[in-house]
Amino acid sequence: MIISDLRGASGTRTGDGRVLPGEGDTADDSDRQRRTAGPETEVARLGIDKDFLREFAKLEKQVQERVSQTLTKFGQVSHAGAHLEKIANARDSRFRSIRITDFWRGIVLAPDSGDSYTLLTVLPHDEAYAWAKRRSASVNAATGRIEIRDVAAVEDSLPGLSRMAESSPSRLFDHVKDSQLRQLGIDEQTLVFARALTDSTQLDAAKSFLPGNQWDVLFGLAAGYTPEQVWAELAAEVGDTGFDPDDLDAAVERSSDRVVLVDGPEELMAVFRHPLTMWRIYLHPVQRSAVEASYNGPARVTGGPGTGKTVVTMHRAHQLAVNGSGPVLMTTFTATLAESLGKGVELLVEEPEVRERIHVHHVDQFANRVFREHHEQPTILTTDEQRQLWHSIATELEVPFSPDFLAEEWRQVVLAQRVGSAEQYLGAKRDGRGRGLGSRQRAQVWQAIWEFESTLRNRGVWTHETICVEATRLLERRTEKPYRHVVVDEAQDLSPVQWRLLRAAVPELPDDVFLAGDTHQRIYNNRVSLREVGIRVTGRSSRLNVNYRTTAEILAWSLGLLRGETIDDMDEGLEAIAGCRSEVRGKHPWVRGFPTRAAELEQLVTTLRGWIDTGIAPGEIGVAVRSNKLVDTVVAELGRAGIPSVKLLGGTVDEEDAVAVGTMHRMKGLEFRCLAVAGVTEHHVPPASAITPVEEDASAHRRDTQRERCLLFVACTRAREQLAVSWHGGRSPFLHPQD
Ligand SMILES: Nc1ncnc2c1ncn2[C@@H]1O[C@H](COP(=O)(O)OP(=O)(O)OP(=O)(O)O)[C@@H](O)[C@H]1O
Repeated sequence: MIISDLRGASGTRTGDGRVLPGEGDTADDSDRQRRTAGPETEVARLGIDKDFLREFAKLEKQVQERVSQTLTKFGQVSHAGAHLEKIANARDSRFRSIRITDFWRGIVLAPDSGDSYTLLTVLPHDEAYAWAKRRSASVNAATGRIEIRDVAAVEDSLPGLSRMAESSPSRLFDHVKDSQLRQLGIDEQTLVFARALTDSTQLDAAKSFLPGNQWDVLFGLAAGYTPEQVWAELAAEVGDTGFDPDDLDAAVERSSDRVVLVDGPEELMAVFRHPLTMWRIYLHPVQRSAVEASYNGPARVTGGPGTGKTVVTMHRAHQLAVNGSGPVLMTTFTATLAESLGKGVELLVEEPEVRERIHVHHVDQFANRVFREHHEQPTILTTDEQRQLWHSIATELEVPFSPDFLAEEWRQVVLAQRVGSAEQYLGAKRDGRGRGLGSRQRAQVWQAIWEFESTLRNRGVWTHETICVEATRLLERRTEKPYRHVVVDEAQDLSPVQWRLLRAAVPELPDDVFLAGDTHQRIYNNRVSLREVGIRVTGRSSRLNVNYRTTAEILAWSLGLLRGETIDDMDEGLEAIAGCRSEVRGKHPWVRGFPTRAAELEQLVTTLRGWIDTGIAPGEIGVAVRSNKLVDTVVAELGRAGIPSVKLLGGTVDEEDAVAVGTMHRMKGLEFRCLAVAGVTEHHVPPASAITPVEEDASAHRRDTQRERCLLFVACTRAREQLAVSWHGGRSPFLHPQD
């Protein structure tokens, strides 16, 4: 997708332009009031610009409260426009100011006629007036949507660009005709500007001041898309043409891409309570089509980090639950991730009867539930107990294989392919297992595995895998499946055994399985071929490319960590991450080594203090490290420095006032405004204990190394605005030598 800001109307309750009811009014009352209202009783309709919502989240609590109060009051009064002040020398005569406090002012777009008002920004008094003097609003000729531009910035930069262009042999848009640009909604001022550009970095720099929709069109053309391709995307979004450039009221109505229209004080408060959860209100067109499509079988969404896969799964579950054809299981790999999915679903789904149709469980929890319907509470062997059992079996049988090798062979070959006999094992595929086994060795391994499974049975004990296998058997016997749909997030980390369980949980019908994942973020050892577990997604896959979380700088640096890795796509092909991009610019990651651990920790404290001093709340900061031991060290160090911190132990963190410190594994599914990834040190990232020695098994060595590299990638892509990466002594081999 090349046009990021043309987010389709979400069809949400906010986009229908209903009036803002007064206190005690019902929406019906106020609808009636509006229809019958003469000029005396006119009630305002309020929109809030999405860019402002991001700013709102950063305002001090007191100012936030005043903004909410002012707007609630504003929406309730008759003649709301009269409560706005004209701005002397405003570039756009339709800009007005509204008093928030003595010091703060809001800038409101107030059309010449009609009663709809859009809050564009809230700033300290002088800055607010300066803001209004630079900008103007217009209606995009192609999309009919509202756009704001910093006219002064366009005018300031044009002479310099024109001078540079004179000595350049070619211009950025030589290949596109004026008429084509106009057809794509480029207006006269932007056209002159575009004609002066000679390279795409100039266009990048103009993102902050050109009208958003027009910048997207230029970005698409500069990226090599033809005008027809750009138009195809635009037209898909527009649906209608022939817009009146002066009808701002109608333009606001069409602009669910940038204006949230609120329905009443409660909705206003809800928007302000979750100002950053824009994903609740609108989706990127590619996200939306994945959510709304009807699939004739299993379907999948892929995409790099922060591209909204989780957001899509939540909307998809909502959509399926609204359709009402049966209960929806929403699931993922770990308890922490399931908990945050549950919270997201709570936030998204307001109708209680729809909410009840969505059950959020992590996959082992679901297996347990099914298991418990037929069995007593199981005794589950810990990882250590399993290792000991493998060890004693290997010793007793005198087989020359390590406990880890045997355990992995059991999981990845025997359980994954449902191997039930020595004969089947002799013929089983062992792709990706590295070390080859002759038939004599296979017989030895099978004997050990048989011994392991018999011991579990005889002792009446279980592992998570055997519970899953048993639950699958129980589900496969049932003609009535417990769910009609299953929606899976972080699909890349589920094992074949878990996939079979989910397959058995729903009947094979349209829209049965929907999964989202990114194999570049696989951080456990599980690999799967979806088709081998009965989930065929071919022809029903879509890919998300726009990253909403991370700045372009952090994303580019993090993608560099994976350069050269070939990674599967879970469907017997390879996954490419090229195309994943962020359109938000920011600081380059700060990457530095230190001679000692003490020096690195001292700098970590300084970095965190620096962030906090610039107004970033401790709860918006995270520290990721590779080991639990280092988590303890960091927490102790922060304690000594007087920086409040909390350990991530599983579950999401709700602590607003403490820096979250956790292992890289625990970072999955979370995001932080500022993130420090510390201890990215040789022999620690990756730790020797996590990597099979190359001489023992070259293929396992490669796989383990890739998994560890992906883990560092996952950690770094949790940062939204700033990323600091550090090490002491030698740097991790995963870092670029130039860092
Ligand atoms: N349409 C959207 N509009 C605004 N923000 C969005 C949109 N979609 C996603 N986001 C935001 O982008 C961030 C990342 O979204 P999400 O966690 O769904 O991505 P993801 O692809 O699942 O990430 P990862 O694979 O890295 O875990 C979140 O903060 C989310 O709110």
